Amino acid sequence: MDPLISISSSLNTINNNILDFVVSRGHGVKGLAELGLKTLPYQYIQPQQERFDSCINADAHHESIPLIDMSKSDDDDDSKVAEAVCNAAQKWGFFQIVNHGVPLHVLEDVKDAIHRFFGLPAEEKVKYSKQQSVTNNVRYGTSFTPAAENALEWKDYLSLLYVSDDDASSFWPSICRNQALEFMRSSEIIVKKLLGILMNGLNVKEIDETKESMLMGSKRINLNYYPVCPNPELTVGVGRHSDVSTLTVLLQDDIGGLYVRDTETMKWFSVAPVSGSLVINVGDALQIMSNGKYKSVEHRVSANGSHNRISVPIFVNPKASDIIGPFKEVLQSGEKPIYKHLLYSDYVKHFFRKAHDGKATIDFAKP
Ligand SMILES: COc1cc(/C=C/C(=O)SCCNC(=O)CCNC(=O)[C@H](O)C(C)(C)COP(=O)(O)OP(=O)(O)OC[C@H]2O[C@@H](n3cnc4c(N)ncnc43)[C@H](O)[C@@H]2OP(=O)(O)O)ccc1O
Ligand SMILES: O=C(O)CCC(=O)C(=O)O
Ligand SMILES: [Fe+2]
Repeated sequence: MDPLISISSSLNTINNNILDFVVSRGHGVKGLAELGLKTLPYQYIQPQQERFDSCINADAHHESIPLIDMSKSDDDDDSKVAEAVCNAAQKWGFFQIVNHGVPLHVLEDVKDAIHRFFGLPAEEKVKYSKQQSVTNNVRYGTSFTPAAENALEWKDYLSLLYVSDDDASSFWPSICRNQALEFMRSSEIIVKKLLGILMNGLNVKEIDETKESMLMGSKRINLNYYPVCPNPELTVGVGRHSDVSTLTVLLQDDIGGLYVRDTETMKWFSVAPVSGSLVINVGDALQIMSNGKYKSVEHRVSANGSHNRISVPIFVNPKASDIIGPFKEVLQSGEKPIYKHLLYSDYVKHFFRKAHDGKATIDFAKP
Protein backbone atom coordinates (compact mmCIF):
# COMPACT_ATOMS: atom_id res chain seq x y z
CA MET A 1 0.00 0.00 0.00
CA ASP A 2 1.09 3.59 -0.67
CA PRO A 3 2.77 4.70 2.61
CA LEU A 4 0.76 7.93 2.61
CA ILE A 5 -2.52 6.01 2.35
CA SER A 6 -1.34 3.74 5.14
CA ILE A 7 -0.53 6.70 7.47
CA SER A 8 -3.81 8.39 6.68
CA SER A 9 -5.78 5.21 7.29
CA SER A 10 -4.04 4.62 10.63
CA LEU A 11 -4.84 8.24 11.59
CA ASN A 12 -8.49 7.59 10.71
CA THR A 13 -8.50 4.50 12.89
CA ILE A 14 -6.96 6.50 15.75
CA ASN A 15 -9.47 9.31 15.26
CA ASN A 16 -12.26 6.79 15.69
CA ASN A 17 -10.68 5.31 18.82
CA ILE A 18 -9.11 8.36 20.37
CA LEU A 19 -9.97 7.51 23.98
CA ASP A 20 -8.63 4.01 23.53
CA PHE A 21 -5.34 5.34 22.10
CA VAL A 22 -4.70 8.25 24.48
CA VAL A 23 -6.32 6.97 27.68
CA SER A 24 -6.57 3.17 27.74
CA ARG A 25 -3.35 2.45 25.84
CA GLY A 26 -1.56 5.29 27.61
CA HIS A 27 -0.15 7.13 24.58
CA GLY A 28 -1.57 10.43 25.83
CA VAL A 29 -1.56 13.54 23.68
CA LYS A 30 2.22 13.15 23.49
CA GLY A 31 1.60 9.94 21.52
CA LEU A 32 -0.80 11.82 19.22
CA ALA A 33 1.72 14.62 18.67
CA GLU A 34 4.41 12.08 17.81
CA LEU A 35 2.25 10.62 15.05
CA GLY A 36 2.85 13.86 13.18
CA LEU A 37 -0.81 14.90 13.01
CA LYS A 38 -1.36 17.88 10.73
CA THR A 39 -4.77 18.73 12.17
CA LEU A 40 -6.31 18.51 15.61
CA PRO A 41 -8.63 15.52 16.16
CA TYR A 42 -12.19 16.84 16.50
CA GLN A 43 -12.43 15.51 20.08
CA TYR A 44 -10.05 18.31 21.17
CA ILE A 45 -11.88 21.19 19.51
CA GLN A 46 -13.10 23.48 22.27
CA PRO A 47 -16.22 25.64 22.00
CA GLN A 48 -15.41 29.09 20.59
CA GLN A 49 -15.71 30.90 23.94
CA GLU A 50 -13.08 28.64 25.59
CA ARG A 51 -10.44 29.09 22.87
CA PHE A 52 -7.49 31.43 23.05
CA ASP A 53 -8.03 32.80 19.54
CA SER A 54 -11.19 34.63 20.60
CA CYS A 55 -9.32 37.75 21.77
CA ILE A 56 -12.45 39.54 22.98
CA ASN A 57 -11.40 38.73 26.49
CA ALA A 58 -7.62 38.95 26.31
CA ASP A 59 -5.56 41.92 27.41
CA ALA A 60 -2.01 41.92 26.03
CA HIS A 61 -1.13 45.16 27.88
CA HIS A 62 -2.40 44.07 31.28
CA GLU A 63 0.02 44.51 34.19
CA SER A 64 1.05 41.06 35.42
CA ILE A 65 0.82 39.50 38.87
CA PRO A 66 3.16 40.93 41.55
CA LEU A 67 6.74 39.65 41.71
CA ILE A 68 7.82 39.44 45.36
CA ASP A 69 11.44 39.07 46.54
CA MET A 70 11.22 36.76 49.57
CA SER A 71 14.83 37.41 50.65
CA LYS A 72 13.62 40.78 51.90
CA SER A 73 11.49 39.06 54.53
CA ASP A 74 14.46 38.35 56.82
CA ASP A 75 15.27 41.95 57.65
CA ASP A 76 13.56 45.30 58.19
CA ASP A 77 11.46 44.85 55.08
CA ASP A 78 9.56 41.96 56.68
CA SER A 79 6.31 43.87 56.98
CA LYS A 80 6.54 45.11 53.37
CA VAL A 81 6.82 41.54 52.11
CA ALA A 82 3.89 40.49 54.31
CA GLU A 83 1.82 43.37 52.99
CA ALA A 84 2.69 42.52 49.38
CA VAL A 85 1.77 38.84 49.90
CA CYS A 86 -1.58 39.61 51.58
CA ASN A 87 -2.48 42.28 49.01
CA ALA A 88 -1.66 39.94 46.12
CA ALA A 89 -3.73 37.12 47.66
CA GLN A 90 -6.70 39.48 48.01
CA LYS A 91 -6.52 41.25 44.68
CA TRP A 92 -4.98 38.77 42.22
CA GLY A 93 -5.04 35.42 44.01
CA PHE A 94 -1.66 34.95 42.28
CA PHE A 95 1.92 36.20 42.70
CA GLN A 96 5.43 35.10 41.74
CA ILE A 97 8.29 34.78 44.22
CA VAL A 98 12.06 34.93 43.78
CA ASN A 99 14.77 34.20 46.37
CA HIS A 100 12.34 31.65 47.81
CA GLY A 101 14.98 29.32 49.25
CA VAL A 102 14.32 26.38 46.90
CA PRO A 103 17.74 25.70 45.31
CA LEU A 104 17.76 26.30 41.55
CA HIS A 105 19.29 22.85 40.90
CA VAL A 106 16.22 21.27 42.56
CA LEU A 107 14.01 23.10 40.04
CA GLU A 108 16.21 22.03 37.13
CA ASP A 109 16.34 18.42 38.37
CA VAL A 110 12.56 18.11 38.58
CA LYS A 111 12.17 19.57 35.08
CA ASP A 112 14.65 16.98 33.73
CA ALA A 113 12.79 14.25 35.61
CA ILE A 114 9.48 15.14 33.91
CA HIS A 115 11.08 14.86 30.49
CA ARG A 116 12.47 11.45 31.50
CA PHE A 117 9.08 10.18 32.72
CA PHE A 118 7.15 11.35 29.67
CA GLY A 119 9.93 10.01 27.43
CA LEU A 120 9.10 6.47 28.62
CA PRO A 121 7.18 4.22 26.19
CA ALA A 122 3.38 4.23 26.59
CA GLU A 123 3.47 0.61 27.85
CA GLU A 124 5.53 1.78 30.84
CA LYS A 125 3.53 4.95 31.60
CA VAL A 126 0.16 3.20 31.33
CA LYS A 127 1.11 1.05 34.35
CA TYR A 128 0.40 4.20 36.42
CA SER A 129 -3.02 4.94 34.84
CA LYS A 130 -6.27 4.88 36.82
CA GLN A 131 -7.08 1.46 35.27
CA GLN A 132 -3.72 -0.15 36.05
CA SER A 133 -2.12 1.73 38.95
CA VAL A 134 -1.74 -0.45 42.05
CA THR A 135 -2.46 2.60 44.21
CA ASN A 136 -4.87 5.57 44.10
CA ASN A 137 -1.97 7.82 45.14
CA VAL A 138 -0.24 7.55 41.74
CA ARG A 139 -2.12 8.41 38.58
CA TYR A 140 -0.89 8.93 35.01
CA GLY A 141 -3.56 10.53 32.86
CA THR A 142 -4.46 12.88 30.09
CA SER A 143 -6.82 15.86 29.75
CA PHE A 144 -8.64 16.41 33.08
CA THR A 145 -11.53 14.01 33.39
CA PRO A 146 -11.96 12.52 29.89
CA ALA A 147 -15.12 10.55 30.69
CA ALA A 148 -16.98 13.73 31.68
CA GLU A 149 -15.61 16.15 29.07
CA ASN A 150 -17.35 17.26 25.88
CA ALA A 151 -14.01 18.50 24.54
CA LEU A 152 -10.67 17.08 25.66
CA GLU A 153 -7.65 19.13 26.81
CA TRP A 154 -4.18 18.93 25.26
CA LYS A 155 -2.22 17.81 28.34
CA ASP A 156 -0.80 14.64 29.90
CA TYR A 157 0.04 14.41 33.60
CA LEU A 158 1.42 12.28 36.39
CA SER A 159 -0.25 13.03 39.73
CA LEU A 160 1.45 11.92 42.96
CA LEU A 161 -0.30 12.18 46.33
CA TYR A 162 2.29 12.29 49.13
CA VAL A 163 1.37 9.98 52.00
CA SER A 164 4.79 8.99 53.38
CA ASP A 165 8.36 8.44 52.22
CA ASP A 166 7.78 4.68 52.38
CA ASP A 167 4.69 4.93 50.17
CA ALA A 168 6.59 7.12 47.67
CA SER A 169 9.54 4.65 47.66
CA SER A 170 7.19 1.77 46.98
CA PHE A 171 4.88 3.30 44.41
CA TRP A 172 6.14 6.52 42.76
CA PRO A 173 7.95 5.88 39.44
CA SER A 174 11.66 5.63 40.24
CA ILE A 175 12.58 7.68 37.15
CA CYS A 176 11.25 10.89 38.74
CA ARG A 177 10.57 10.01 42.41
CA ASN A 178 13.57 11.57 44.15
CA GLN A 179 13.40 14.81 42.17
CA ALA A 180 9.66 15.24 42.86
CA LEU A 181 10.19 14.49 46.57
CA GLU A 182 13.11 16.90 46.76
CA PHE A 183 11.05 19.71 45.21
CA MET A 184 8.24 19.04 47.71
CA ARG A 185 10.59 18.91 50.68
CA SER A 186 12.60 21.98 49.80
CA SER A 187 9.49 24.10 49.26
CA GLU A 188 8.16 23.35 52.76
CA ILE A 189 9.88 26.30 54.48
CA ILE A 190 8.55 28.86 52.03
CA VAL A 191 5.05 27.34 52.14
CA LYS A 192 5.01 27.62 55.96
CA LYS A 193 6.29 31.19 55.78
CA LEU A 194 3.60 32.21 53.25
CA LEU A 195 0.81 30.54 55.21
CA GLY A 196 2.03 32.23 58.42
CA ILE A 197 1.91 35.62 56.69
CA LEU A 198 -1.52 34.94 55.20
CA MET A 199 -2.92 33.78 58.55
CA ASN A 200 -1.58 36.88 60.26
CA GLY A 201 -3.45 38.90 57.65
CA LEU A 202 -6.66 37.17 58.80
CA ASN A 203 -5.93 37.84 62.45
CA VAL A 204 -5.25 34.13 63.01
CA LYS A 205 -2.42 34.39 65.51
CA GLU A 206 -1.92 30.75 66.41
CA ILE A 207 -1.70 27.84 63.98
CA ASP A 208 -2.70 24.91 66.22
CA GLU A 209 -2.74 21.26 65.11
CA THR A 210 -6.25 21.46 63.65
CA LYS A 211 -5.45 24.56 61.63
CA GLU A 212 -2.11 23.14 60.51
CA SER A 213 -3.94 20.13 59.11
CA MET A 214 -6.57 22.30 57.40
CA LEU A 215 -3.87 24.45 55.84
CA MET A 216 -1.29 21.85 54.84
CA GLY A 217 -2.44 18.38 55.94
CA SER A 218 -1.88 16.83 52.50
CA LYS A 219 0.25 17.47 49.43
CA ARG A 220 -0.07 16.43 45.82
CA ILE A 221 2.53 17.08 43.13
CA ASN A 222 1.53 16.96 39.46
CA LEU A 223 3.98 16.69 36.58
CA ASN A 224 2.27 18.29 33.57
CA TYR A 225 3.37 17.73 29.97
CA TYR A 226 1.90 19.81 27.12
CA PRO A 227 3.18 18.51 23.77
CA VAL A 228 3.34 20.56 20.57
CA CYS A 229 -0.17 20.86 19.17
CA PRO A 230 -1.15 20.99 15.46
CA ASN A 231 -3.95 23.59 15.94
CA PRO A 232 -3.30 25.36 19.26
CA GLU A 233 -5.89 28.03 18.46
CA LEU A 234 -8.70 25.45 18.52
CA THR A 235 -8.00 23.84 21.88
CA VAL A 236 -6.60 24.43 25.40
CA GLY A 237 -3.78 22.93 27.46
CA VAL A 238 -5.89 23.28 30.60
CA GLY A 239 -9.36 24.78 30.68
CA ARG A 240 -10.66 27.47 33.04
CA HIS A 241 -10.47 26.34 36.65
CA SER A 242 -9.36 27.36 40.08
CA ASP A 243 -7.31 24.94 42.19
CA VAL A 244 -9.01 23.15 45.08
CA SER A 245 -5.88 23.47 47.22
CA THR A 246 -5.04 25.85 50.06
CA LEU A 247 -2.03 27.20 48.17
CA THR A 248 -0.38 26.01 44.96
CA VAL A 249 3.35 26.37 44.31
CA LEU A 250 3.88 26.21 40.55
CA LEU A 251 7.10 25.74 38.63
CA GLN A 252 6.79 26.51 34.92
CA ASP A 253 9.48 26.25 32.27
CA ASP A 254 10.44 29.14 29.96
CA ILE A 255 7.82 28.49 27.24
CA GLY A 256 4.87 30.38 28.73
CA GLY A 257 1.15 29.73 28.30
CA LEU A 258 -0.35 30.31 31.75
CA TYR A 259 -3.20 32.86 31.77
CA VAL A 260 -4.95 34.32 34.81
CA ARG A 261 -8.27 36.14 34.94
CA ASP A 262 -8.57 39.65 36.32
CA THR A 263 -11.44 39.37 38.81
CA GLU A 264 -12.60 42.94 38.14
CA THR A 265 -12.45 43.24 34.35
CA MET A 266 -12.77 39.46 33.72
CA LYS A 267 -10.05 39.85 31.07
CA TRP A 268 -7.29 37.25 30.70
CA PHE A 269 -3.62 38.16 30.98
CA SER A 270 -0.51 36.02 30.73
CA VAL A 271 1.98 35.14 33.45
CA ALA A 272 5.32 35.44 31.65
CA PRO A 273 7.91 32.98 32.98
CA VAL A 274 10.59 34.53 35.23
CA SER A 275 13.68 32.36 35.42
CA GLY A 276 14.16 30.77 38.87
CA SER A 277 10.81 32.03 40.17
CA LEU A 278 7.84 30.12 41.54
CA VAL A 279 4.22 31.10 40.93
CA ILE A 280 2.03 30.97 44.03
CA ASN A 281 -1.75 30.90 43.89
CA VAL A 282 -4.56 30.76 46.41
CA GLY A 283 -6.83 27.71 46.08
CA ASP A 284 -10.52 27.22 46.86
CA ALA A 285 -9.83 25.77 50.34
CA LEU A 286 -8.14 29.04 51.41
CA GLN A 287 -10.87 31.12 49.79
CA ILE A 288 -13.38 29.17 51.89
CA MET A 289 -11.34 29.36 55.14
CA SER A 290 -10.78 33.11 54.69
CA ASN A 291 -14.51 33.59 53.95
CA GLY A 292 -13.66 35.04 50.55
CA LYS A 293 -10.96 37.48 51.66
CA TYR A 294 -8.22 35.63 49.73
CA LYS A 295 -9.25 34.82 46.15
CA SER A 296 -8.85 31.54 44.33
CA VAL A 297 -8.71 32.85 40.80
CA GLU A 298 -9.57 31.28 37.46
CA HIS A 299 -6.60 30.35 35.31
CA ARG A 300 -5.99 28.30 32.17
CA VAL A 301 -3.17 27.19 29.89
CA SER A 302 -2.86 27.59 26.11
CA ALA A 303 -1.61 24.87 23.79
CA ASN A 304 1.57 25.63 21.83
CA GLY A 305 2.16 25.09 18.13
CA SER A 306 5.93 24.88 18.21
CA HIS A 307 7.21 23.87 21.66
CA ASN A 308 6.56 21.19 24.24
CA ARG A 309 5.89 22.75 27.66
CA ILE A 310 6.10 21.38 31.21
CA SER A 311 4.90 22.61 34.58
CA VAL A 312 4.95 21.26 38.12
CA PRO A 313 2.28 22.36 40.59
CA ILE A 314 2.59 21.34 44.24
CA PHE A 315 -0.93 21.46 45.66
CA VAL A 316 -0.81 22.14 49.42
CA ASN A 317 -4.18 21.02 50.77
CA PRO A 318 -6.24 20.22 53.84
CA LYS A 319 -6.26 16.55 54.82
CA ALA A 320 -9.01 14.59 53.01
CA SER A 321 -10.77 13.93 56.35
CA ASP A 322 -10.77 17.58 57.51
CA ILE A 323 -13.96 19.59 57.80
CA ILE A 324 -13.23 22.97 56.27
CA GLY A 325 -15.16 26.23 56.58
CA PRO A 326 -14.57 29.91 57.40
CA PHE A 327 -12.22 30.38 60.41
CA LYS A 328 -13.88 31.78 63.52
CA GLU A 329 -11.23 34.55 63.70
CA VAL A 330 -12.42 35.83 60.32
CA LEU A 331 -16.03 35.95 61.47
CA GLN A 332 -15.45 37.45 64.90
CA SER A 333 -16.30 40.97 63.79
CA GLY A 334 -19.80 39.77 62.93
CA GLU A 335 -19.11 38.97 59.25
CA LYS A 336 -21.64 36.53 57.79
CA PRO A 337 -20.15 33.18 56.61
CA ILE A 338 -20.48 32.86 52.84
CA TYR A 339 -19.40 29.20 52.84
CA LYS A 340 -20.64 26.25 54.87
CA HIS A 341 -18.52 23.66 56.68
CA LEU A 342 -17.91 20.56 54.56
CA LEU A 343 -15.72 17.47 54.30
CA TYR A 344 -12.69 18.37 52.18
CA SER A 345 -12.65 15.03 50.31
CA ASP A 346 -16.29 15.63 49.25
CA TYR A 347 -15.22 18.95 47.78
CA VAL A 348 -12.26 17.43 45.89
CA LYS A 349 -14.32 14.52 44.57
CA HIS A 350 -16.90 17.01 43.28
CA PHE A 351 -14.08 18.87 41.46
CA PHE A 352 -12.57 15.73 39.90
CA ARG A 353 -15.85 14.21 38.69
CA LYS A 354 -16.78 16.93 36.21
CA ALA A 355 -15.10 18.83 33.39
CA HIS A 356 -13.39 22.13 34.21
CA ASP A 357 -16.05 24.78 34.69
CA GLY A 358 -14.21 27.80 36.08
CA LYS A 359 -15.44 29.22 39.36
CA ALA A 360 -18.63 27.12 39.41
CA THR A 361 -16.92 24.48 41.60
CA ILE A 362 -16.98 26.67 44.71
CA ASP A 363 -20.80 26.89 44.61
CA PHE A 364 -20.62 23.39 46.11
CA ALA A 365 -19.40 25.04 49.35
CA LYS A 366 -22.21 27.60 49.51
CA PRO A 367 -24.94 27.13 52.11
C1 LIG B 1 -5.39 16.57 36.32
O1 LIG B 1 -5.60 17.87 35.86
C2 LIG B 1 -5.74 18.89 36.75
C3 LIG B 1 -5.65 18.78 38.11
C4 LIG B 1 -5.84 19.91 38.91
C5 LIG B 1 -5.74 19.76 40.34
C6 LIG B 1 -5.91 20.80 41.17
C7 LIG B 1 -5.79 20.64 42.62
O2 LIG B 1 -6.02 21.58 43.36
S1 LIG B 1 -5.31 19.08 43.18
C8 LIG B 1 -5.45 19.09 44.93
C9 LIG B 1 -6.43 18.03 45.26
N1 LIG B 1 -6.48 17.74 46.66
C10 LIG B 1 -6.06 16.57 47.09
O3 LIG B 1 -5.56 15.73 46.37
C11 LIG B 1 -6.25 16.39 48.56
C12 LIG B 1 -5.88 15.06 49.10
N2 LIG B 1 -6.48 13.93 48.38
C13 LIG B 1 -7.71 13.49 48.54
O4 LIG B 1 -8.48 14.08 49.29
C14 LIG B 1 -8.07 12.22 47.79
O5 LIG B 1 -6.97 11.76 47.09
C15 LIG B 1 -9.21 12.41 46.78
C16 LIG B 1 -8.83 13.45 45.75
C17 LIG B 1 -10.49 12.84 47.52
C18 LIG B 1 -9.46 11.10 46.05
O6 LIG B 1 -9.85 10.16 47.01
P1 LIG B 1 -10.11 8.64 46.65
O7 LIG B 1 -10.83 8.03 47.77
O8 LIG B 1 -8.81 8.03 46.26
O9 LIG B 1 -11.16 8.76 45.50
P2 LIG B 1 -11.13 8.30 44.01
O10 LIG B 1 -12.41 7.51 43.83
O11 LIG B 1 -9.86 7.67 43.60
O12 LIG B 1 -11.26 9.68 43.22
C19 LIG B 1 -12.44 10.40 43.17
C20 LIG B 1 -12.61 10.89 41.74
O13 LIG B 1 -11.59 11.81 41.42
C21 LIG B 1 -10.79 11.36 40.32
N3 LIG B 1 -9.39 11.61 40.67
C22 LIG B 1 -8.77 11.22 41.78
N4 LIG B 1 -7.52 11.66 41.79
C23 LIG B 1 -7.33 12.36 40.62
C24 LIG B 1 -6.24 13.08 40.07
N5 LIG B 1 -5.08 13.16 40.71
N6 LIG B 1 -6.39 13.67 38.90
C25 LIG B 1 -7.57 13.60 38.23
N7 LIG B 1 -8.68 12.95 38.73
C26 LIG B 1 -8.54 12.33 39.90
C27 LIG B 1 -11.07 9.89 40.22
O14 LIG B 1 -10.95 9.48 38.88
C28 LIG B 1 -12.48 9.75 40.72
O15 LIG B 1 -13.42 9.98 39.69
P3 LIG B 1 -14.42 8.82 39.22
O16 LIG B 1 -15.15 9.46 38.11
O17 LIG B 1 -13.56 7.70 38.80
O18 LIG B 1 -15.26 8.48 40.41
C29 LIG B 1 -6.11 21.13 38.31
C30 LIG B 1 -6.22 21.23 36.93
C31 LIG B 1 -6.04 20.11 36.15
O19 LIG B 1 -6.21 20.17 34.80
O1 LIG C 1 0.69 24.55 33.60
C1 LIG C 1 0.43 25.54 34.26
O2 LIG C 1 1.09 26.59 34.16
C2 LIG C 1 -0.73 25.54 35.24
C3 LIG C 1 -1.36 24.20 35.44
C4 LIG C 1 -2.51 24.26 36.37
O3 LIG C 1 -3.19 25.24 36.48
C5 LIG C 1 -2.83 23.07 37.21
O4 LIG C 1 -2.22 21.99 37.00
O5 LIG C 1 -3.68 23.20 38.11
FE1 LIG D 1 -4.43 25.12 38.29
